[in-house]
Amino acid sequence: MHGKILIVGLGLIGGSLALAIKKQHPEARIYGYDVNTNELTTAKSLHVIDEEATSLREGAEIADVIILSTPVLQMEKVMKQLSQIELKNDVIITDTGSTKIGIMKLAEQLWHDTNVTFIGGHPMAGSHKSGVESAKDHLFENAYYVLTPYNHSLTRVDELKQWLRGTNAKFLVVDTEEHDYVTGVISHLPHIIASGLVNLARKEDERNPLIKMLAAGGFRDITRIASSNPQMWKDIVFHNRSNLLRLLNKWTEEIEKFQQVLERGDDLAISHFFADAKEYRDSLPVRSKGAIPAYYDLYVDVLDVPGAIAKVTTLLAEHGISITNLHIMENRKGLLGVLQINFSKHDDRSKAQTLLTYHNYKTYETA
Ligand SMILES: NC(=O)C1=CN([C@@H]2O[C@H](COP(=O)(O)OP(=O)(O)OC[C@H]3O[C@@H](n4cnc5c(N)ncnc54)[C@H](O)[C@@H]3O)[C@@H](O)[C@H]2O)C=CC1
Ligand SMILES: O=C(O)C(=O)Cc1ccc(O)cc1
Repeated sequence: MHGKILIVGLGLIGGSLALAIKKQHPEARIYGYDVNTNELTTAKSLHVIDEEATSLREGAEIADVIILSTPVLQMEKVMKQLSQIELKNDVIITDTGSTKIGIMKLAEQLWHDTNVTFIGGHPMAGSHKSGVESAKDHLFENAYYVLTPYNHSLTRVDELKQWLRGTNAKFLVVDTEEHDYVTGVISHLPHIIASGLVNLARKEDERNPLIKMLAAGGFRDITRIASSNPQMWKDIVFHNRSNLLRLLNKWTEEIEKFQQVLERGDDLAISHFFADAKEYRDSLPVRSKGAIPAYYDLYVDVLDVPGAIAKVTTLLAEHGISITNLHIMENRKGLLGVLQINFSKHDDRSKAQTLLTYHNYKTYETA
């Protein structure tokens, strides 16, 4: 498709969308604007965008599609600025914000009864990393991509989907209220709980340095998302405050109920607590991405000798298998160490396991 796309906010999400659009529509021209000029220069030098816009106005005036991918409170500021700019007659504006009610209300106020089409969006995949250096064209592959159009913008939804086809995401039209409640349950509340757990460990650590030494394995797994961008999450919880207050009440009830059964020493109720959670968690789809995407781990025994880890990573690189992270779990001199390798795709982990087993490495899917 021919046209000019402006991405406002060239971080992880804006950069990944730019790459996915360019892959599918090489003839499109991608412009970027970011208040952080370093991010913009990096985006240009990494060929994530074709052109840098020196101001929002410069990029917005000529754009056929405008994609807003700043933190959500900044999004409102940018939308108000855009409403003061003369945009193209048939422009489509969309956003990538993790919350939808506030953004859609403002869009309605600014652009109802105008020629501007606003379609809310939320690609429900990402990472705890931020910034354009972490952008990937396949970030949203197989993930749900929620769209929240108004009735009057429904006619342009297909056009927007065509522009976003290179994401290979699964588009889903959802009501804004429902979106914010559901993402509150499965994404925003878990981020608060993960950060709460880490803050608890941090306080305990002041009294007991063993905490930090031993906080590995499961603790790292369930708190990965606490390493996300604090500014972005401040904005998200602020926007979804009323749902989160309701959900925090429910969470407190859940924990208090557990506290009571523990106080009573009710072993049957304690077993039920864990069994109910296991049953539901085991029933969740494993192959599709949700708001908190899966990372696939492979554990590999390596000898604790110089060059042993490089041998494994070189082997994977030679076979075009991408890894997202590495972690050495145990490192005792002269003994086997366990290397934890993180993959973003299930398929990459399977290929790595086959390859490494062929080369006589012992591998495990769980630690
Ligand atoms: N990180 C994630 O996993 C996901 C994030 N989102 C949403 O996407 C949006 C972007 O998130 P990320 O890309 O992760 O953030 P990021 O921090 O990587 O990038 C945001 C960019 O916006 C720029 N920016 C801030 N204020 C601006 C303004 N007024 N004008 C122009 N640029 C401005 C920043 O300089 C930064 O480069 C957020 O609204 C977030 O809620 C949605 C899905 C997943
Ligand atoms: O780090 C993770 O796994 C995330 O939780 C990514 C994420 C962040 C914000 C969203 O709105 C959707 C997905």
